[in-house]
Amino acid sequence: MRILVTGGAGYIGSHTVAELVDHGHEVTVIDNLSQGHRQALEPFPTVEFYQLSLFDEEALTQIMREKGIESVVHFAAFSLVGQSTKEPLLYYRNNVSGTERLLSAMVTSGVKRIVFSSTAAVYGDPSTLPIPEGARTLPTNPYGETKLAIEKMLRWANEAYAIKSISLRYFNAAGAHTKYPIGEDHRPESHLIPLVLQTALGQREAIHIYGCDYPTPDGSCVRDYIHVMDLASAHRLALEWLVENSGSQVFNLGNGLGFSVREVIEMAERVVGKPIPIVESDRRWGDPAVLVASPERAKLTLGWKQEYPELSDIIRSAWNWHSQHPHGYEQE
Ligand SMILES: NC(=O)c1ccc[n+]([C@@H]2O[C@H](COP(=O)([O-])OP(=O)(O)OC[C@H]3O[C@@H](n4cnc5c(N)ncnc54)[C@H](O)[C@@H]3O)[C@@H](O)[C@H]2O)c1
Ligand SMILES: O=c1ccn([C@@H]2O[C@H](COP(=O)(O)OP(=O)(O)O[C@H]3O[C@H](CO)[C@@H](O)[C@H](O)[C@H]3O)[C@@H](O)[C@H]2O)c(=O)[nH]1
Repeated sequence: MRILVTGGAGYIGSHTVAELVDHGHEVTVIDNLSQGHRQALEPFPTVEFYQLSLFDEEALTQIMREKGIESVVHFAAFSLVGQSTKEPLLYYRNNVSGTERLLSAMVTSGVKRIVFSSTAAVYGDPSTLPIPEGARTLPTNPYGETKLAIEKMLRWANEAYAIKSISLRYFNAAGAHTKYPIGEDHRPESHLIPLVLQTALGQREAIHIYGCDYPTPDGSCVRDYIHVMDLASAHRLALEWLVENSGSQVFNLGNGLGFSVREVIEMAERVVGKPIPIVESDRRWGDPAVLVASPERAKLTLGWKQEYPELSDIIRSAWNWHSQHPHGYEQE
């Protein structure tokens, strides 16, 4: 299949590019490198890269036509929850308006399939656990609102233009590739596992535990960590499913298992073989106590199966990346 990946130089995007290339697909990437890294695509010489924004609708249309693009995988977005509460319009512009441009280019060039990066943040404080796709969606921050707005835009694009879509609601993406030298390098980094491992490397004095008084067994927040390579395989399966099926679908992607912040730190200590200093801090605004997915729909419908469900394997793969690339992509 000829596939356009937006945001393919980013963390989850580059791992998905690896999965698609390994399965014989022809991949074109557009990324404005506002966050991503050109080096993340170096292991994939067959991939064509364009440094381009979602807002360049004309260039997008031209690429889709010239390359004969059949499907789009759409990662390009801003995704810092905290920043989104301070600069909501920036998030509406980049995420919602940017997606409108992408969809308009698809309409003009006749591309009929899209897989979209949604998020567990669309649920807000969950009404049931584990969370099924049919649960109430009530985001607690502008980031989640923009992703929910895009899911709705995709439903209408299906009705009006017969653009078929799958929105994948990821829980906590983590880990790094086990074959290619690619991994997580967000700047600034806000995610728990890379911050814990940077602390283990001595780059940070301590890892702050945001909130120790949550109604959870050890008082810290519980999350569902999913290996980035398992996310990547779900995208490939979603693309394949859309060839045979129609409509606008939504799937959770998580392991269905929760780990507390303290449990993640303890597991990281075991993986790296040394203690990691902690500081007990105040809650981070907007964090729900527990987020755990019910991933059954993706398993039953797409035939998705995780290859790396164990937290120890997820953290070990991340540790391999961080210890071998202590400055991320910067040194390469
Ligand atoms: N990391 C997670 O745990 C997580 C969880 C749920 C959902 N998501 C979603 O998954 C997607 C990928 O996340 P990630 O962690 O890989 O983020 P990332 O920042 O590493 O990747 C996003 C990429 O999009 C590019 N980009 C942003 N705006 C663009 C624009 N206007 N035009 C072109 N390129 C643009 C960035 O340069 C970056 O390379 C995002 O949409 C994010 O919201 C991530
Ligand atoms: O230094 C830190 C960083 C994080 N945490 C906690 O660790 C947990 C995980 O945090 P983080 O890695 O920042 O992920 P989330 O805030 O859970 O958000 C991720 O997962 C969401 C879906 O679950 C996605 O919507 C987001 O895009 C993605 O960043 C949370 O309870 C945080 O409070 C700490 O205690 N200390």
